Amino acid sequence: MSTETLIEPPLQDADALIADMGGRARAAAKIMATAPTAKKAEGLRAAAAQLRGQADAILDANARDMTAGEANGLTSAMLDRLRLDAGRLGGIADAVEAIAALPDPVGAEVDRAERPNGLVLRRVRVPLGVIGIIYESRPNVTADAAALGLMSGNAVILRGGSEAVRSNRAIHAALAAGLSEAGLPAEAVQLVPTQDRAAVGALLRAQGLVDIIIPRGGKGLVARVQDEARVPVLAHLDGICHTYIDAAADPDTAVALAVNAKMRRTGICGATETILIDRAYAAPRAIVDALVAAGCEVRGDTDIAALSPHVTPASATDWDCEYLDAIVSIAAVDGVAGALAHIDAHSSRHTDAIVTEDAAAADRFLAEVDSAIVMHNASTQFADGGEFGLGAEIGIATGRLHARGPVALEGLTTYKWLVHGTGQTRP
Ligand SMILES: NC(=O)C1=CN([C@@H]2O[C@H](COP(=O)(O)OP(=O)(O)OC[C@H]3O[C@@H](n4cnc5c(N)ncnc54)[C@H](OP(=O)(O)O)[C@@H]3O)[C@@H](O)[C@H]2O)C=CC1
Ligand SMILES: N[C@@H](CCC(=O)OP(=O)(O)O)C(=O)O
Repeated sequence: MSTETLIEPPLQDADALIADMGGRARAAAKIMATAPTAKKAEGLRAAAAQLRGQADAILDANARDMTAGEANGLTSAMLDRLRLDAGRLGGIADAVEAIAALPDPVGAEVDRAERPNGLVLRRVRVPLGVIGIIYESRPNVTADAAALGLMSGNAVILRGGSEAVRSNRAIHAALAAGLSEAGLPAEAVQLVPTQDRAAVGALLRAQGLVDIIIPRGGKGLVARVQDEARVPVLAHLDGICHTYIDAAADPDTAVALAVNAKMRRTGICGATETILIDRAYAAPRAIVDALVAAGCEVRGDTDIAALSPHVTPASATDWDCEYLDAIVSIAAVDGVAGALAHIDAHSSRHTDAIVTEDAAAADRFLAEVDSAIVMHNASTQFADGGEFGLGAEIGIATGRLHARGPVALEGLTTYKWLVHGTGQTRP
């Protein structure tokens, strides 16, 4: 199969490229920050119409990405994330319109207080400014991230995965055309014009030009961000998620949640990768059997391997592995304390869950697990902005600061204090 070569301008100076983009984004961010809600919504609706109007060009670009991806041996899961068709593209345009209809967080009052001297203090939401987003090869993220960023009054600089480069360029062209048509600056949504990873490094270093970076990806990206970031980071990183089956778990619930948390969609960051089973739980074999019957490869410690000939021995690296596939590691632990110790050592702080009918065990787990999302008797696959009622998500924040868990419009804002006086002077 022949694949076309991707033509890119040679990257001479990554820092100069990002400085230029950042300067233009900052100017656009000033306009977006005070754009009325109706204007931003008009821009997004125009962008959605452009996505529909330019469907042929976008689908053609995506077909070229798919051809290259197949030739390069992408897995079926990656190809599925990359692939667009008329229905999926329609869904992307629908999502942009849905974001346009969400309540505008900008200007919303977070709280208000009146001091004894009569000063009125208000905290109101304001945009973050210029947001750089580095994300995987999934073209819908280009539109979702842009729409969320713009509706919350920001400018965005997008750097998508290389396998989706043609699709992203076509989608970006439609979004920019929509903004211009509505009289908003097209520079408020920019796509890094090169896949050279030097530009990622420059984005991570762009202090003063970029206000925050959202890296959305796995281990390679994590390492680079940890080494190089000088700009504040809202990390949306890997999901090594756990489901702990407590001694007091209802057996039917335990089987249903273990299978759903692992197998509903194995490739998403909220999929459970490790199941922990209390040594005092009565029916561990049923969990293993249900996973095997669902087509899952089970890797277990010695206790779990003794339960079934279908279990292969887990190695030390399994407990830190994000399979994103139909593979699970299972360990036996001693009660909630054992689960907490394992999670503390191996969780990526994305989402962890306990299955139990014991309220005290659940309370302890919810209080002591330090992850962005902690669940009781629910599947970790619910880690999703849509499922949380936020309308959409830019992803799941896995760090500890600013925003945790699903990030949508509110998570893309900060606040400022507005102080209203009547001439008070400080004694
Ligand atoms: N928490 C969340 O919300 C989400 C997390 N994820 C996580 O993402 C991962 C799956 O996506 P995957 O495609 O593997 O992600 P990758 O981490 O491979 O790629 C994501 C982006 O990061 C870039 N990148 C990766 N490594 C480097 C590097 N060393 N230097 C510069 N840029 C880099 C990629 O660029 P390039 O194209 O050049 O490879 C791509 O744009 C999983 O770990 C999953 O959990 C996914 C979605 C949401
Ligand atoms: N939160 C989203 C999944 C986000 C995600 O993991 O994306 P990806 O890894 O690109 O498939 C969901 O639950 O559908």
